[in-house]
Amino acid sequence: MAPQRRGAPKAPEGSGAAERRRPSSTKSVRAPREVQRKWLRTSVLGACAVLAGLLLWSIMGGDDGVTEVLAHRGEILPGRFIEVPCSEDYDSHRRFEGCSPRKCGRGITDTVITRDEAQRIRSIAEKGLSLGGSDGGASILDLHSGALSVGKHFVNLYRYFGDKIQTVFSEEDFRLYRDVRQKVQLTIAQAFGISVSSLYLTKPTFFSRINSTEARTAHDEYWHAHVDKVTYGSFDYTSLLYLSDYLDDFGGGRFVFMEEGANRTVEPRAGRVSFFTSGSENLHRVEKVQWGTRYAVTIAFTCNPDHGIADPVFT
Ligand SMILES: O=C(O)CCC(=O)C(=O)O
Ligand SMILES: [Fe+2]
Repeated sequence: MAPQRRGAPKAPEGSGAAERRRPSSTKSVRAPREVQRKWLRTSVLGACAVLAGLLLWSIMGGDDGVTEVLAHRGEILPGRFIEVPCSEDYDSHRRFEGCSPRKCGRGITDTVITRDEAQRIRSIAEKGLSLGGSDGGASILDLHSGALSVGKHFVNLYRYFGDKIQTVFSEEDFRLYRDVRQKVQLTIAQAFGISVSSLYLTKPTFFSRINSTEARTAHDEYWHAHVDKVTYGSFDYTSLLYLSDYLDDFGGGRFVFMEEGANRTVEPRAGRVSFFTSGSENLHRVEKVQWGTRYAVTIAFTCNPDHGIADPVFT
């Protein structure tokens, strides 16, 4: 009937009102369902893409920028060496040709020190550090100088305990330390193409024990980015022997080489030796330990015989 048709106002094409007014048309029912399905599919795919992106971002190190793992906790590396251009840091120090870095870089090996040796070295650290320990999260024990963290300070272990120290450490402990030092020294010399006899052990050389307790003094703040040659002066080659396992014994606490646009991490693993030239080509930091206890020993070498020290001895 014409008057009725005339009386019905025409809704604009595609509007909700128009859709609602076409219930009897099968074509018009199918169209919004298809649109809905398409939207659903697009939304699910979109959500998946966002999730995958987030996952990738967190794996790559989140807001730290791109992170590459140089040494995974699970792999056993016979040796990995990455050469990097030397910084100019060595120019402001006396040069010792055939030793002072001309070739710079970083290396990691899991086959120079055995897990058993790492375990035995760790028990030296445990014994010594059980005599003291920092109130904050980072304690050190320096077998050479005798420095031991106690509370908010350091004591000289040898002076404090006198002869009793012989009931704590054994001759075997010091022998083991020396053997490990020698093997690490040889590894560094080979990697950098220098003579093993041109390297001298230098100070400080120390065990570290880190947990997640809040820092109490600046000495507990181990996580700051630094350059060893600046921090310690005499270092030319730094080595770290890890004595516990990332994610088994502690969380956080990965070692990070910091570079523009990319961070490179070393995941600690008992027996893993990480070594590198000590200048600013190897700016680094340690992530905060989130749980558990992380043990390591820092053993460094200098090319300057005047800065050399003897191995710690049992007296
Ligand atoms: O324990 C580590 O992984 C690094 C320690 C360190 O950077 C240092 O002793 O200078
Ligand atoms: Fe360092």
